[in-house]
Amino acid sequence: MNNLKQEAAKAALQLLEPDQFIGLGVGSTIAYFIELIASRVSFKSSLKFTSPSLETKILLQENGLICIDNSTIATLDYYFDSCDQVDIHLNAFKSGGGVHTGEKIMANMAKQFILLVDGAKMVDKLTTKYPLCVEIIPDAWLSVLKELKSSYSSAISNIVLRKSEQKSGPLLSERGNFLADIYFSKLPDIFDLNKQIKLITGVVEHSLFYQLCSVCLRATEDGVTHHFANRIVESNTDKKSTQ
Ligand SMILES: O=C(CO)[C@H](O)[C@H](O)COP(=O)(O)O
Repeated sequence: MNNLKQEAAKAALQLLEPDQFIGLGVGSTIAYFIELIASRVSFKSSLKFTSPSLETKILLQENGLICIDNSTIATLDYYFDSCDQVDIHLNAFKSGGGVHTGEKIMANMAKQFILLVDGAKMVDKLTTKYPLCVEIIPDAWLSVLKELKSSYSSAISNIVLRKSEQKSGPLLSERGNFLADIYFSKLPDIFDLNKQIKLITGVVEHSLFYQLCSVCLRATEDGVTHHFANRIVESNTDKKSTQ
Protein backbone atom coordinates (compact mmCIF):
# COMPACT_ATOMS: atom_id res chain seq x y z
CA MET A 1 0.00 0.00 0.00
CA ASN A 2 2.78 2.43 0.93
CA ASN A 3 4.40 1.64 -2.36
CA LEU A 4 1.22 2.69 -4.15
CA LYS A 5 1.15 5.95 -2.19
CA GLN A 6 4.71 6.54 -3.39
CA GLU A 7 3.63 5.83 -6.97
CA ALA A 8 0.80 8.39 -6.72
CA ALA A 9 3.26 10.92 -5.28
CA LYS A 10 5.75 10.16 -8.08
CA ALA A 11 3.06 10.81 -10.70
CA ALA A 12 2.30 14.18 -9.09
CA LEU A 13 5.91 15.28 -9.61
CA GLN A 14 5.13 15.53 -13.30
CA LEU A 15 2.73 18.42 -12.67
CA LEU A 16 5.40 20.60 -11.10
CA GLU A 17 6.95 23.51 -13.01
CA PRO A 18 9.42 26.18 -11.90
CA ASP A 19 8.14 29.13 -9.81
CA GLN A 20 4.89 27.49 -8.75
CA PHE A 21 3.20 28.15 -5.42
CA ILE A 22 2.06 24.88 -3.90
CA GLY A 23 -0.09 23.89 -0.94
CA LEU A 24 0.39 20.51 0.70
CA GLY A 25 -1.89 18.63 3.10
CA VAL A 26 -0.77 16.07 5.63
CA GLY A 27 -0.21 12.32 5.90
CA SER A 28 2.14 9.63 4.69
CA THR A 29 1.43 10.23 0.97
CA ILE A 30 2.31 13.90 1.30
CA ALA A 31 5.44 12.96 3.29
CA TYR A 32 6.55 10.79 0.33
CA PHE A 33 5.79 13.65 -2.05
CA ILE A 34 7.97 16.04 -0.04
CA GLU A 35 10.86 13.54 0.01
CA LEU A 36 10.54 13.08 -3.76
CA ILE A 37 10.47 16.82 -4.44
CA ALA A 38 13.54 17.32 -2.27
CA SER A 39 15.47 14.49 -3.92
CA ARG A 40 14.35 14.67 -7.57
CA VAL A 41 13.20 18.13 -8.60
CA SER A 42 16.06 20.22 -9.97
CA PHE A 43 14.09 23.50 -9.78
CA LYS A 44 12.91 22.91 -6.19
CA SER A 45 14.48 26.17 -4.95
CA SER A 46 12.14 28.14 -7.26
CA LEU A 47 9.06 26.51 -5.68
CA LYS A 48 7.22 28.01 -2.71
CA PHE A 49 5.16 25.82 -0.38
CA THR A 50 2.60 26.23 2.35
CA SER A 51 0.50 23.88 4.46
CA PRO A 52 -2.34 23.98 7.00
CA SER A 53 -0.44 21.36 9.00
CA LEU A 54 2.39 22.08 11.42
CA GLU A 55 3.68 18.54 10.81
CA THR A 56 3.99 19.20 7.09
CA LYS A 57 5.55 22.63 7.63
CA ILE A 58 8.26 21.02 9.76
CA LEU A 59 8.82 18.33 7.13
CA LEU A 60 9.18 21.01 4.43
CA GLN A 61 11.78 22.81 6.50
CA GLU A 62 13.65 19.58 7.29
CA ASN A 63 13.83 18.90 3.55
CA GLY A 64 15.19 22.37 2.77
CA LEU A 65 12.05 23.54 0.93
CA ILE A 66 10.69 27.09 1.16
CA CYS A 67 7.66 27.27 3.46
CA ILE A 68 5.48 30.39 3.56
CA ASP A 69 2.94 31.42 6.23
CA ASN A 70 -0.51 30.48 4.90
CA SER A 71 -2.24 33.62 6.19
CA THR A 72 -0.30 35.68 3.64
CA ILE A 73 -1.61 33.78 0.61
CA ALA A 74 -4.74 34.11 -1.55
CA THR A 75 -3.92 31.88 -4.56
CA LEU A 76 -2.07 28.63 -5.10
CA ASP A 77 -1.16 26.90 -8.34
CA TYR A 78 -1.84 23.48 -6.84
CA TYR A 79 -3.07 22.03 -3.59
CA PHE A 80 -1.95 18.38 -3.22
CA ASP A 81 -3.36 16.12 -0.53
CA SER A 82 -4.60 12.62 0.13
CA CYS A 83 -7.83 11.54 1.83
CA ASP A 84 -9.45 8.69 3.72
CA GLN A 85 -11.89 7.82 0.94
CA VAL A 86 -12.86 9.35 -2.42
CA ASP A 87 -15.77 8.58 -4.75
CA ILE A 88 -15.72 8.47 -8.54
CA HIS A 89 -17.07 12.04 -8.67
CA LEU A 90 -14.07 13.07 -6.54
CA ASN A 91 -16.00 13.88 -3.37
CA ALA A 92 -13.80 12.90 -0.44
CA PHE A 93 -13.72 12.33 3.29
CA LYS A 94 -10.67 13.93 4.86
CA SER A 95 -11.35 13.22 8.51
CA GLY A 96 -8.13 11.55 9.66
CA GLY A 97 -5.86 14.52 10.22
CA GLY A 98 -8.33 16.79 12.02
CA VAL A 99 -7.01 19.74 9.99
CA HIS A 100 -9.79 19.76 7.39
CA THR A 101 -10.68 23.43 7.98
CA GLY A 102 -7.21 24.58 6.90
CA GLU A 103 -7.13 21.96 4.14
CA LYS A 104 -10.44 23.21 2.74
CA ILE A 105 -9.22 26.80 2.78
CA MET A 106 -6.22 25.71 0.69
CA ALA A 107 -8.30 23.56 -1.65
CA ASN A 108 -10.42 26.65 -2.33
CA MET A 109 -7.40 28.86 -2.95
CA ALA A 110 -5.85 26.49 -5.46
CA LYS A 111 -6.29 26.66 -9.21
CA GLN A 112 -6.30 22.86 -8.99
CA PHE A 113 -6.82 20.56 -6.01
CA ILE A 114 -5.11 17.25 -6.73
CA LEU A 115 -5.79 14.14 -4.65
CA LEU A 116 -3.11 11.44 -4.47
CA VAL A 117 -4.46 8.03 -3.50
CA ASP A 118 -3.70 4.35 -3.49
CA GLY A 119 -6.33 2.44 -5.42
CA ALA A 120 -8.15 1.10 -2.35
CA LYS A 121 -9.23 4.59 -1.29
CA MET A 122 -11.47 5.07 -4.34
CA VAL A 123 -15.06 3.80 -4.15
CA ASP A 124 -18.12 4.25 -6.35
CA LYS A 125 -20.00 5.95 -3.53
CA LEU A 126 -18.72 7.26 -0.17
CA THR A 127 -19.47 4.85 2.68
CA THR A 128 -19.86 4.89 6.46
CA LYS A 129 -16.37 3.41 6.94
CA TYR A 130 -14.98 6.79 8.02
CA PRO A 131 -16.63 9.36 10.28
CA LEU A 132 -17.41 12.92 9.28
CA CYS A 133 -15.16 15.10 11.42
CA VAL A 134 -16.66 18.42 12.48
CA GLU A 135 -14.70 21.36 13.92
CA ILE A 136 -16.88 23.07 16.54
CA ILE A 137 -16.45 26.28 18.55
CA PRO A 138 -16.17 25.02 22.17
CA ASP A 139 -19.04 27.21 23.51
CA ALA A 140 -21.38 25.55 21.01
CA TRP A 141 -20.36 21.93 21.56
CA LEU A 142 -23.49 20.84 23.45
CA SER A 143 -25.91 22.78 21.26
CA VAL A 144 -24.27 21.41 18.08
CA LEU A 145 -24.42 17.89 19.54
CA LYS A 146 -28.13 18.35 20.31
CA GLU A 147 -28.89 19.65 16.83
CA LEU A 148 -26.92 16.88 15.11
CA LYS A 149 -28.76 14.24 17.13
CA SER A 150 -32.17 15.71 16.38
CA SER A 151 -31.52 16.33 12.67
CA TYR A 152 -29.91 12.97 11.91
CA SER A 153 -31.36 10.74 14.65
CA SER A 154 -31.99 7.77 12.36
CA ALA A 155 -28.68 8.04 10.47
CA ILE A 156 -26.10 8.59 13.22
CA SER A 157 -24.69 5.65 15.17
CA ASN A 158 -22.29 7.61 17.39
CA ILE A 159 -20.72 11.02 17.92
CA VAL A 160 -17.30 11.03 19.56
CA LEU A 161 -15.53 14.12 20.85
CA ARG A 162 -11.82 13.74 20.10
CA LYS A 163 -9.86 13.59 23.37
CA SER A 164 -6.19 14.19 23.96
CA GLU A 165 -4.18 11.09 24.77
CA GLN A 166 -1.48 13.09 26.52
CA LYS A 167 -3.68 15.18 28.83
CA SER A 168 -7.21 15.05 30.12
CA GLY A 169 -9.91 16.86 28.21
CA PRO A 170 -10.79 17.47 24.57
CA LEU A 171 -8.24 17.66 21.81
CA LEU A 172 -8.05 21.19 20.43
CA SER A 173 -7.75 21.99 16.73
CA GLU A 174 -5.15 24.41 15.31
CA ARG A 175 -7.76 27.13 15.96
CA GLY A 176 -8.51 26.11 19.55
CA ASN A 177 -11.79 24.41 18.65
CA PHE A 178 -13.20 20.95 19.42
CA LEU A 179 -13.22 18.13 16.89
CA ALA A 180 -16.06 15.62 16.89
CA ASP A 181 -16.35 12.49 14.75
CA ILE A 182 -19.84 11.65 13.54
CA TYR A 183 -20.28 7.96 12.73
CA PHE A 184 -23.20 7.22 10.44
CA SER A 185 -25.11 3.94 10.26
CA LYS A 186 -26.51 5.19 6.94
CA LEU A 187 -24.78 7.99 5.05
CA PRO A 188 -27.21 10.84 4.28
CA ASP A 189 -27.25 12.33 0.80
CA ILE A 190 -23.85 14.05 0.58
CA PHE A 191 -25.17 17.13 -1.28
CA ASP A 192 -27.51 17.83 1.68
CA LEU A 193 -24.96 16.78 4.29
CA ASN A 194 -22.37 19.18 2.89
CA LYS A 195 -24.76 22.11 3.15
CA GLN A 196 -26.76 21.28 6.28
CA ILE A 197 -23.91 20.59 8.71
CA LYS A 198 -22.34 23.94 7.88
CA LEU A 199 -25.61 25.71 8.67
CA ILE A 200 -25.48 24.66 12.33
CA THR A 201 -24.40 27.63 14.45
CA GLY A 202 -21.04 26.88 16.05
CA VAL A 203 -19.83 24.53 13.30
CA VAL A 204 -16.65 25.89 11.73
CA GLU A 205 -16.15 23.28 9.00
CA HIS A 206 -16.61 19.59 8.29
CA SER A 207 -14.41 17.03 6.59
CA LEU A 208 -16.54 16.20 3.55
CA PHE A 209 -14.86 17.75 0.51
CA TYR A 210 -17.80 18.05 -1.84
CA GLN A 211 -17.02 18.88 -5.48
CA LEU A 212 -13.72 20.52 -4.58
CA CYS A 213 -11.20 18.16 -6.16
CA SER A 214 -10.06 18.76 -9.76
CA VAL A 215 -8.08 15.59 -10.42
CA CYS A 216 -7.36 12.38 -8.53
CA LEU A 217 -4.14 10.46 -9.25
CA ARG A 218 -4.95 6.88 -8.32
CA ALA A 219 -2.17 4.33 -8.05
CA THR A 220 -2.84 0.62 -8.45
CA GLU A 221 -0.63 -2.36 -9.32
CA ASP A 222 -1.42 -1.56 -12.99
CA GLY A 223 -0.12 2.02 -12.85
CA VAL A 224 -1.45 5.48 -12.08
CA THR A 225 -4.72 6.68 -13.58
CA HIS A 226 -5.90 10.30 -13.72
CA HIS A 227 -9.56 10.69 -12.72
CA PHE A 228 -11.47 13.84 -13.62
CA ALA A 229 -14.88 13.75 -11.90
CA ASN A 230 -16.33 10.41 -13.07
CA ARG A 231 -14.08 9.97 -16.10
CA ILE A 232 -10.69 8.31 -16.36
CA VAL A 233 -8.96 10.40 -18.97
CA GLU A 234 -5.37 9.32 -19.15
CA SER A 235 -2.97 6.76 -17.79
CA ASN A 236 0.28 7.82 -16.30
CA THR A 237 2.63 7.12 -19.17
CA ASP A 238 3.84 10.72 -19.46
CA LYS A 239 7.53 10.76 -18.65
CA LYS A 240 8.10 14.50 -18.45
CA SER A 241 11.45 14.92 -16.73
CA THR A 242 11.71 16.54 -13.32
CA GLN A 243 15.50 16.30 -13.26
O1 LIG B 1 -7.22 13.38 4.89
C1 LIG B 1 -6.17 13.40 5.47
C2 LIG B 1 -5.91 14.30 6.56
O2 LIG B 1 -7.00 15.05 6.85
C3 LIG B 1 -5.06 12.53 5.04
O3 LIG B 1 -4.77 12.90 3.76
C4 LIG B 1 -5.48 11.10 5.16
O4 LIG B 1 -5.54 10.80 6.52
C5 LIG B 1 -4.60 10.18 4.36
O5 LIG B 1 -3.33 10.08 4.84
P1 LIG B 1 -2.28 9.04 4.24
O6 LIG B 1 -1.59 9.72 3.11
O7 LIG B 1 -1.36 8.77 5.43
O8 LIG B 1 -3.01 7.80 3.82
